[in-house]
Amino acid sequence: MKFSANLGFLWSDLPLPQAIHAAHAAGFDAVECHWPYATPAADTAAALHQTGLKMLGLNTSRGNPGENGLAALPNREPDARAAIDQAIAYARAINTPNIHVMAGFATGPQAHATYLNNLHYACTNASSHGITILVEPLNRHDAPGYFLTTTTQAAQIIQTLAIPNLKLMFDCYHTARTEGDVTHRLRELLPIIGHIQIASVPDRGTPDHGELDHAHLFQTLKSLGYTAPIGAEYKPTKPTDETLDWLKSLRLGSNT
Ligand SMILES: O=C(O)[C@H](O)C(=O)CO
Ligand SMILES: [Mg+2]
Repeated sequence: MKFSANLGFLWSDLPLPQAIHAAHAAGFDAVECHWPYATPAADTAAALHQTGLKMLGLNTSRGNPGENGLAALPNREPDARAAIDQAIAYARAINTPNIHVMAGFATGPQAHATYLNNLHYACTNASSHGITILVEPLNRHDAPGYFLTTTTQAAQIIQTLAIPNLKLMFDCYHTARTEGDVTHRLRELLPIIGHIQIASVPDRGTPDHGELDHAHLFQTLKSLGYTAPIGAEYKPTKPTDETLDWLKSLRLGSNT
């Protein structure tokens, strides 16, 4: 399997360019991040160039303090679209193929309609740059009140919009905490999946313990012919370099 270091959590104590170098030194195949905007895109691009790593994805801005994205917030279209424009510009500058458009805290039919309109805007503006828009359901324990909560809801939205560059970010951690049935859902949703992320369940630690059997998960992905890097999006409880036994044992050729 190939793995992408999510620099929103891994080496998050380092400036982004240094975190990219750290991920490279640790043997990751790619990187991804959450919100890179405080770092000039040229600095991020230089680190990617020096290491040869690709930044697979980034997120739209969360908005004001206390917000968690803007795309489903009625009456906030100008802010949501500015965040989308900002993400596309940054992604273009560092050659990133995926943007996770964050929905925000909202509920109800007006939020649903707003979300669809903003996703349509994002997909239209991203497509000519070869960028895919991702939607990611977040679990109700970590993000209570978030608009997008299940893969079922996300799949319905993707089906309704039917735009080729709109895909699902399948975060196994969130899915396990909200819906369960992870490998079954992966099989079913594979055609609309744009990226996969992992962490242990329920503590969101390294992907080598807890309720989710990662050996079985990797075996399933292998059998499905999934070869893209999987996002390691876990929360290190000590310096990231000291949390990589899971990666080293996989690299030594254990059962994946
Ligand atoms: O928290 C997550 O799982 C995300 O992938 C994210 O992008 C930030 O909320
Ligand atoms: Mg995630």
